[in-house]
Amino acid sequence: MTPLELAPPPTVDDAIAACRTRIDSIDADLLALIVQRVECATEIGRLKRRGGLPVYHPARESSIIANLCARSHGALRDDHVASIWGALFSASRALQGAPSAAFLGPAGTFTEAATRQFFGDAVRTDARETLEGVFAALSEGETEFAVVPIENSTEGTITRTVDLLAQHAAPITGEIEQAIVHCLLSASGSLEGVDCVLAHEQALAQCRGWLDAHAPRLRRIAVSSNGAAAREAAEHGHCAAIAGEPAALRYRLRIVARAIQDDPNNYTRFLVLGGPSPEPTGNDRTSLSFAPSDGTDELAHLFGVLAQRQIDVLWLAVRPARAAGLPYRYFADLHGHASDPHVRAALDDLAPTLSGLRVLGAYPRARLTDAVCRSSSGH
Ligand SMILES: O=C(O)C(=O)C[C@]1(C(=O)O)C=C[C@@H](O)C=C1
Repeated sequence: MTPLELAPPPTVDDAIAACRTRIDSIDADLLALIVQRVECATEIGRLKRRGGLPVYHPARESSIIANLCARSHGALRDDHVASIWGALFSASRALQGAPSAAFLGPAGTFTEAATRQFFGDAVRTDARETLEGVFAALSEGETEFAVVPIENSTEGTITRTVDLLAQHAAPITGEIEQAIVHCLLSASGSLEGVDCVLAHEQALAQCRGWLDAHAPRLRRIAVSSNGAAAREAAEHGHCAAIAGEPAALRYRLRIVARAIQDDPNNYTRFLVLGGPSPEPTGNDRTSLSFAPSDGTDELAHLFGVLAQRQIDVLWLAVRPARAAGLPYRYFADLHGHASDPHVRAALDDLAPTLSGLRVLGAYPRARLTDAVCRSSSGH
């Protein structure tokens, strides 16, 4: 082509292709900005939950749209601005509405089932490998809520949870009770070629009698959770696992024996940590911790005050205080809400005399419903 020859004008197709290339690039920029916007809205959602504020803020949405319409100087129709930003608000609200909850994972643990029971299936679950990891996720603001097991009807208090409650300032805002039906699972559905059984130490203890009677030759190996046990058994055919049916489905294991827990009424209570403090419901629990420096007198005073006000103690745990001069830290759940007048009065009586008194939370009591009893949901 000589310098005098002009390039042919672009065809319509070429011009559209060029505009589309530009749109693709603008969309990529918009997406990056929308992702940033969504992150801000998610953070606002966390703050709202902490402050007990509603997700939907219509006045704020109207003011954003009015500002944008004014700024677009007619380049975009007002109803288009409203519908485009309406879609963004709806995405924000959907994200804010689904709370996030950390639990002792991996997927398939009884704690996950308890989390879904409490928050519903829309919950954004965050599986952590250890209880320490669950507490850390909450205290570092990586999750709004956490669900941890606190006691089992066969094996008693989960002491690691209690120690972590003492270390972290995580507010207790709810509880869940779940019937625990343990199954023995293996890849083949039988114990042929199987030489060991993996489970959380609590599950091994809850099934001790059954294992002694029916599978005494299996080596018992404690792992971090029943979900982890099922995951390992799926990878190693010589291992069986103790876990619930959801874990069997999740890791494609087969059930060798169902309901192998020694107590048919085996259940676990879980705590919900994080979020705003619930209002009194008339059937609540208040969780306290204290570390008496003068053990006998302070304890006598505590029980005297509770008896006088007719407040039942629902649960009591004692752990080493791990502090110089303080041998033990006590944890007690009282029947009633910290803001009920008789509980408030008891706490006011106790505060000056009970060393290190802390209210860990006041929240509605869980009820082990029939539906829950039928479910196969532990750790
Ligand atoms: O500003 C808030 O309160 C938000 O939650 C953010 C946002 C938004 O996406 O801009 C989302 C939902 C509310 O209804 C209002 C606005």
